[in-house]
Formats: sequence, C-alpha cells, structure tokens
Amino acid sequence: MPHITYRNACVEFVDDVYEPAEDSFLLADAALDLAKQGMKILEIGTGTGFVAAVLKANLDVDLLATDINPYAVKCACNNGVPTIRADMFSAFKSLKCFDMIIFNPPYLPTLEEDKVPGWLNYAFDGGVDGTASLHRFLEGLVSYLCHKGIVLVLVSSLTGIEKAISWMEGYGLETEVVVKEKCFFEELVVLKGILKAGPE
Ligand SMILES: C[S@@+](CC[C@H](N)C(=O)[O-])C[C@H]1O[C@@H](n2cnc3c(N)ncnc32)[C@H](O)[C@@H]1O
Repeated sequence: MPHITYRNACVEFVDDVYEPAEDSFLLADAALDLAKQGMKILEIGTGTGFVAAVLKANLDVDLLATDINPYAVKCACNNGVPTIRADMFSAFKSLKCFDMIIFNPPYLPTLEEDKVPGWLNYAFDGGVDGTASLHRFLEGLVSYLCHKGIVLVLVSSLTGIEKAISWMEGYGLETEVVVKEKCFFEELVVLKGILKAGPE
C-alpha cells in the first residue's frame, strides 16, 4: 500500500481519497505548532487522516475527524484516526465544544465540466468560485468551537486570501495568517481564527 511518512506519522493512501500534498503538509505543520496536550480537536474533511495522524503521533490529544467520502472514512480509520462519515458538522446533533477545529477545504473553482468522477470530486470541487465549502464550514463552525477556541483553515490565493480573512472576521473570529508558501501557480496560507465572542 502506498504511504507517506511525515513527522512521526505513517499514513497509507488509496485511490478515491485525496493524496496528502503541499496543502496538507502546511496545515499539519501549523496544527502541530499550535495544538497543546489534552486539547479536544476536530478535523473536518480528513481525507486519509494525514493532518490528524500527525497530531496524534506527536501529542496526547482527543481527536475526532469527519469526511463525506466513505472511502476516506475507511482510509482514515485504518490510519488510526477515529473518523465518522458526515457532511460538515451534521453528525453532531447537539452543540459540541472543540478547542481546535481544522479544515483543508476543496477550493478549486469548478464548473460542471471540470468535475472529476466519483467521491474524489469532493476533494477538489469548491463550486463555481472555489468558496462554497469554506462558506458552509464557516456558517456551522461557531456553534462547535469553545470560547477562545482556534480554527485553522487552509486557503489558496485561488479562493482569495483577503476575502477569506474578512469572512472569518465577520463570524467573530480574530484572524491572522500563520504560515504561507508559494506553490506552483498559487499561494497557500493557513489562517488561524480565534473565537472571541461567546460564554466563558
Ligand atoms: C483537499 S481535501 C483535504 C484532505 C486532508 N484533510 C488533507 O489535508 O490531506 C478535502 C477533503 O474534504 C472532504 N470534504 C469535502 N466536502 C466535505 C463535506 N461537506 N463534509 C465533510 N468532508 C468534506 C473531501 O472528501 C476531502 O477528503
């Protein structure tokens, strides 16, 4: 089985599931820098479980992941990441309180003719302007983040970094760029948002 070894984690990947790439590495590094022992962490859209597996290999954290792609759920579970199949936050019937929520969304601007066959399309398809998944994530997020909880989101210059920052600020998240990297035709950044509003 093909696999990637990175920062003490070894993750297998399979067809039909997003293969960890530069965006995954950048997000994993940022998450590992900012996570602390004992944190309750949720990763939405975990794919192979790569980012969560890097956290788990290095820290004693309480981890849960989701993905809409059933092959990703199986792959992530096989990689030791507890993962449930869900569309965004839909698995959580009541509000939860996570210290950190992570998402590397599908962000490619995608027209009908650009879609790839099967479940893998969910890894890439960001709707016509690339922002559909990011918007849905931000709409749901605030109900699941603790006071002063941290959200980490991977954003590409293809989506629009300044636009994404202002949307996050609009949801009451104090937002900053924690790391950025040029990657072929785009710039990738990890945005950190801290929820300021809400009960202590
Ligand atoms: C760009 S891939 C990132 C995968 C992995 N987190 C990584 O960084 O390598 C996006 C992932 O989000 C998942 N996804 C897309 N839409 C989703 C949704 N509405 N709910 C849950 N997962 C979703 C996809 O199936 C895919 O695994």
